[in-house]
Amino acid sequence: MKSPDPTSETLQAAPLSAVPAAAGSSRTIVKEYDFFKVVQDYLDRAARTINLQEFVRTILSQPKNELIINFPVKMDNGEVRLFKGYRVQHNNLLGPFKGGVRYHPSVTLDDVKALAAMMTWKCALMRIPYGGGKGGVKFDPHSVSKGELQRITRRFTHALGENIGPEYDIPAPDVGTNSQTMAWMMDTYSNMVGAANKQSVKGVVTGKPVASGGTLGRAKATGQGCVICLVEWSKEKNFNLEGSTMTVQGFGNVGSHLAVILSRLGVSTVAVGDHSGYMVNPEGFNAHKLQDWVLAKGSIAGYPGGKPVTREEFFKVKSDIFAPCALENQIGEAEARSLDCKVIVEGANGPTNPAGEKILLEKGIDILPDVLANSGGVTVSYYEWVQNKRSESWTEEEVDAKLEKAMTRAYREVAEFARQHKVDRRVAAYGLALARIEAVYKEREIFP
Ligand SMILES: NC(=O)C1=CN([C@@H]2O[C@H](COP(=O)(O)OP(=O)(O)OC[C@H]3O[C@@H](n4cnc5c(N)ncnc54)[C@H](OP(=O)(O)O)[C@@H]3O)[C@@H](O)[C@H]2O)C=CC1
Ligand SMILES: O=C(O)CCC(=O)C(=O)O
Repeated sequence: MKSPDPTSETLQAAPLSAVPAAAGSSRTIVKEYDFFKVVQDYLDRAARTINLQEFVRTILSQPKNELIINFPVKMDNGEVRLFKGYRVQHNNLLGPFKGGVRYHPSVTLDDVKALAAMMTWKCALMRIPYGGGKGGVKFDPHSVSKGELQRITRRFTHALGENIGPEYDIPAPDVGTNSQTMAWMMDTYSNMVGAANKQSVKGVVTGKPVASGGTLGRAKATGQGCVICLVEWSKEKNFNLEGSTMTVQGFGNVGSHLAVILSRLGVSTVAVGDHSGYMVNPEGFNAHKLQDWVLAKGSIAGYPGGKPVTREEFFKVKSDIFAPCALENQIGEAEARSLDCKVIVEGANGPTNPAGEKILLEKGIDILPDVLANSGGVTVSYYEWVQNKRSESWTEEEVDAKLEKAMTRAYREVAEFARQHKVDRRVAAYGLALARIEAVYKEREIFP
């Protein structure tokens, strides 16, 4: 593991200057939110709930490794720019570090630490043999050409070198990255490390295109996992999903698949938003067409089927389900007061801040927390990795059936834990995950 440069967090990555952040636009980068502290606080709350042994809490309170890399890339205009990349490896007690790679202008080391820790809880909760990790590069992927994007990805992968690997740390897509990014990462890693054995190292990343060793069902898996949770929630609450309405913030991988799959269950999406703006359609958007539009145009901007609204108006739209599927810290006090819904399904990681959460719970709005609701992605990533190891190709039906079983079990375990311990579902999800991790630390008697 290369040692992190403790000073480099204060250095501005060169591309930041090229990130156009129009005043007041959703891309304006203001960092006041201590996401990692929030995750640490939830860890402490859950630790108290289950009486977690202090040495386990201590180990889990910080990541095992934090890697910061400044790497140069030649841009289309011939200029060489320095990019700042991160890989945080939180814990690998249960298996290799696992988690996505984010490309976004707001990425910071602390955010990546928070996201990496959440991967540890998520994998333990889902009973998949992985620990937690996360990566990111601080730049706006919308602001570079496809060729530049490829060079940034290959340079970053090269710089990561043997800090990733199919039995050590396995990246996957997150915000701003996708299956194409994973194909480039796999190819670069294979050329670098696999070259000695003259073979492709497919298992070094998941979320690959299917033809390059990806699995059927991964692209939609995170949205689908949210849907499975909502179906369970609707049974628990005797709520009829058919004919109900949803508001979605973020119409990328997670949000768009969630809307498309829910539309098949009769749920209509009445409000959507992404970095380009927000729009409503009381009759319901055609989720398929909107997904195709975003894939072709890069955002919801200009989609003919909706009326533009402000962000404030968007959060006031009355709908049964609110699905934050963009970034962390989107639902604070003001948003929580505005929201008029029955349930929040957290497709995104950390979308609700603690002040917002307090208000939502007081208002009686159910929250299906991120580490449960969006764990379908990493669960199907695990299925992809198993298929790569065994040189198998499972059908989409097999993948879907396994995911449904795993998510349903996790949903019910979280609900039961929350009832038994009289805690909210987020603390319950953390508590279950921590108890599983603690059991292994105890069995291994690491401090005899
Ligand atoms: N991909 C996966 O499998 C998993 C993802 N997640 C989480 O889900 C969330 C979304 O990830 P994913 O769908 O993969 O990412 P994508 O990049 O595919 O989509 C992100 C969406 O959020 C929008 N967005 C970004 N910034 C803002 C903003 N400031 N305000 C409003 N909308 C914004 C994006 O708009 P635009 O594209 O126009 O910038 C885009 O619509 C993240 O929190 C991620 O960590 C969790 C588990 C797995
Ligand atoms: O599929 C994966 O391995 C990681 C998904 C991810 O980054 C997440 O769940 O936040």
